[in-house]
Amino acid sequence: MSGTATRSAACSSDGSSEGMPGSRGYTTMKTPSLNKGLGFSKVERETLGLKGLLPPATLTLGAQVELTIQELRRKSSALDKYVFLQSLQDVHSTLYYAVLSRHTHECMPFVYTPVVGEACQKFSQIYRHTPQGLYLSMDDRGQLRSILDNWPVDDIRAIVFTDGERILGLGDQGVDGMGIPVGKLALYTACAGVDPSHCLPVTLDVGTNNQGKLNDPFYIGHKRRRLIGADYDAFVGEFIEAAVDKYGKSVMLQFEDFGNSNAFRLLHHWQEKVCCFNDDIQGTAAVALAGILGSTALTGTAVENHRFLFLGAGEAGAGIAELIAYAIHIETGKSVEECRKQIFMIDSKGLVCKSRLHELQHHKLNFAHDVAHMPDLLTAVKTLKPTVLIGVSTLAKSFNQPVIEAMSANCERPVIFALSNPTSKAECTPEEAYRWSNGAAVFASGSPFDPVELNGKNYVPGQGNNAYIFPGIGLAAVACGATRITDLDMYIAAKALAKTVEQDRLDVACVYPHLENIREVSLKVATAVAANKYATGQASVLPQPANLEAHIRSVMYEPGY
Ligand SMILES: NC(=O)C1=CN([C@@H]2O[C@H](COP(=O)(O)OP(=O)(O)OC[C@H]3O[C@@H](n4cnc5c(N)ncnc54)[C@H](OP(=O)(O)O)[C@@H]3O)[C@@H](O)[C@H]2O)C=CC1
Ligand SMILES: CC(=O)C(=O)O
Ligand SMILES: [Mg+2]
Repeated sequence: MSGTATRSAACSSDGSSEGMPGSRGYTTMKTPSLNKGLGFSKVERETLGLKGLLPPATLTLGAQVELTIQELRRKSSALDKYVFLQSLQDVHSTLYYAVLSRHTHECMPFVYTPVVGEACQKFSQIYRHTPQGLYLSMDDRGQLRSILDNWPVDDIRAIVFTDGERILGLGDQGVDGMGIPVGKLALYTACAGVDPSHCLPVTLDVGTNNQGKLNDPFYIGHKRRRLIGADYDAFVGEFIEAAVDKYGKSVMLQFEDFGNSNAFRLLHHWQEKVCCFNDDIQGTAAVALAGILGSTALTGTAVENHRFLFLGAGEAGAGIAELIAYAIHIETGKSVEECRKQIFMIDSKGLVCKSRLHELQHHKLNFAHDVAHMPDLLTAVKTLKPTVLIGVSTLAKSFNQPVIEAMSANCERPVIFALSNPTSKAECTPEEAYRWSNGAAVFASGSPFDPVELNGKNYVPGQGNNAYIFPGIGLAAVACGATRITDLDMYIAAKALAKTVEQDRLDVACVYPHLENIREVSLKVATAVAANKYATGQASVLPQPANLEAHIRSVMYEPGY
């Protein structure tokens, strides 16, 4: 992995692009990873044949970052800010990553949740006319391996791929879901320093069941209903095998925003065979567990002494619940089955319980306890008396005043995580959680919210989002050449993340670290996970570096000229 933006596998070392002799300077400026904008020095302008292609001024990268952030602030709509940043990535990627890395807290909402949700809904209208990743269509079955050769870089180490079926809490966006792998991989680089030239966003176009897209004359995907069954599995399998064949056994594949009727089956099938993980099931589990572990400093209650209630029993819900049960098992030595008994889940049909065994999807079965069925959240909060309430339901406003008040009656400091994305789907706002709990709630949300002042006290809602986890997992995988990603890695990542929460964050009831420190946080997560990869014989970069953290830091990409 390279250390600066000036190296790209797509381009030769003198700055000219492969296959385009005689157009050195112009081609350099037109190659996003080589372009420096006004940052080309006088010598470079002479030697690369850039004279005349630029006005005379030279500007440092820092000055260009400053101008860019000012221009971003002048854009009036959130979608315009998204388009502006994407356009920058298309033409001057070093500047794009420098802006994202230096202004992560400010820019993240415009490359990631919530605005990436709106961008996916309108992706066909704002299509960028430039390749941002690979679109692999079901019509291409049998040819996926050769299509990978069309991407200009061969040395790919991290892939985020989606089939667009469950984009955030917005449902099926078909091929317009491409905004998600593009956004997630931007955070690999901005939040963890994974070299962008080694990253590949992929969207599998297997059709869509979104009638709006099917009716839209400008929809850019295939207008047919979703592929299902054995044909679907074979298509996904062909892609994964093609990727491993081309990029090697340590290429890391991140499943993102698949529908839950496929996500669990695909993960179980592939996680023992290739280096992969499902971010919605596993990355989310790690970030939520980290928040619970971090909350102990505020509540005085250790994870094993909580009772948990989930609204939503899908990928995120089941993933978090299983990892919490595992954490309690490690802390107490009780069997995992026993530990699951203090975790309850509600789905669209009410409480998951034994009397519903016949109708439950497989991922809910472990939490179908022998309790009476309860149709609604408030009854469950009053009856089961949870001390932690986690929303992963996409049901906006479901944590209403009676629910938060009932949570407050159960314990002094209820932990309330409204994790559904984007903002419009959040189960409640931080202001509501703090107000209705008289300032006692320990709150986190999946999408960003502003700080709250209540009765003269400041509260900062943490962003309980897998963005605190997946960049560090990716960095670990790339730095040590991981051959597998396991549930144990997620537990280790959660523990590492929980340790990074600064005291000034806890002082304002926040259980996640400053986003401004995210690169250091990701480094800690990556170091812990990579150590586990070496300990379990699942690292292929050998021998193990004597100082793992220093090694990982040395391979982190720093946008610069
Ligand atoms: N903060 C973060 O880092 C992350 C947040 N998320 C967010 O979590 C949300 C859920 O994602 P995911 O778990 O993958 O989605 P799934 O589709 O897998 O699960 C959604 C769950 O919510 C349940 N649900 C839907 N409507 C209701 C309702 N009216 N009452 C009770 N339960 C309901 C569903 O019930 P049923 O099973 O009966 O259909 C299902 O169990 C999304 O908004 C997503 O953006 C996801 C990953 C990471
Ligand atoms: C954050 C994320 O992965 C999701 O909402 O799906
Ligand atoms: Mg997701």
